[in-house]
Amino acid sequence: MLQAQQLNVSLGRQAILHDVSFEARPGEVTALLGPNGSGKTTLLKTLAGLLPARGQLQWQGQALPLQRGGQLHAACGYLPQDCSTRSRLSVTEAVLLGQLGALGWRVSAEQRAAVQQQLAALGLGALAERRLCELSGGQRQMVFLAQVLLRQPGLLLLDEPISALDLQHQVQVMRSVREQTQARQLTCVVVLHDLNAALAYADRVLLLQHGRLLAAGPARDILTPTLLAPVFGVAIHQAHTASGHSVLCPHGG
Ligand SMILES: Nc1ncnc2c1ncn2[C@@H]1O[C@H](COP(=O)(O)OP(=O)(O)OP(=O)(O)O)[C@@H](O)[C@H]1O
Repeated sequence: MLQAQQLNVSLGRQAILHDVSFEARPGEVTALLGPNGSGKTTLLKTLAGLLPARGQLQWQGQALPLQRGGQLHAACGYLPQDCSTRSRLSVTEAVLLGQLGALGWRVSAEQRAAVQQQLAALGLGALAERRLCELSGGQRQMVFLAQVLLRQPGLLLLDEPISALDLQHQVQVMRSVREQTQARQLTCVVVLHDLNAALAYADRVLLLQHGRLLAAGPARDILTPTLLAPVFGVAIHQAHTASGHSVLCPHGG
């Protein structure tokens, strides 16, 4: 379990996060939502250990250092929003780096199979021999996600993993994240802009506005027109599909 208490973050002279407190549980996908500039990336980087903060952060009951920032916490697999690179590594080589601690001069058949399996789960099998620098931005981010997942971190922090993806890959990525979160009892916090993806794949939701946590709780309780409309500044309508699923759409859309 990840427990954040009274997190406060300033960047330059600007206070960005104000007294953010919440819990994220193992086996659950926690979606972090909010308008542009509300502080989602800042919060995720703080949880990862990359930004200095005031407050308290505990992972599995142990305090994580917050004051300095700059170094990724060991338990954590972090996928940034921007995965640009000039690396000429192949996709397979890049994903294998997820097993860096176990890699020797020879790569075992099991290690190769694990890479192939991870790539297949994200619909990336056909890219295995391509070079990272020759991929699209969305493809590259998925390759880094495969690398992060292969590490099997206890704490998975993903910054907008589906914003640049087509519909098929959005589904594959979110399904895979959810399946692996449940199967390995990972604690997963994922920044999303798509409210319906949160509705479909998140167990819990954190809603940020102007650097403050406005609401936190089960996805179906938070993802309501009443709570969301004032935060995003548009009227939102909730509809139900023939199969009984709930969808959120801008009013009149
Ligand atoms: N290095 C920085 N120095 C000063 N202010 C910053 C810095 N980085 C971000 N900010 C400010 O912090 C606020 C939160 O930014 P952040 O990137 O966390 O928002 P976000 O919710 O992830 O936005 P988006 O949805 O657009 O990615 C914004 O007002 C932004 O301008």
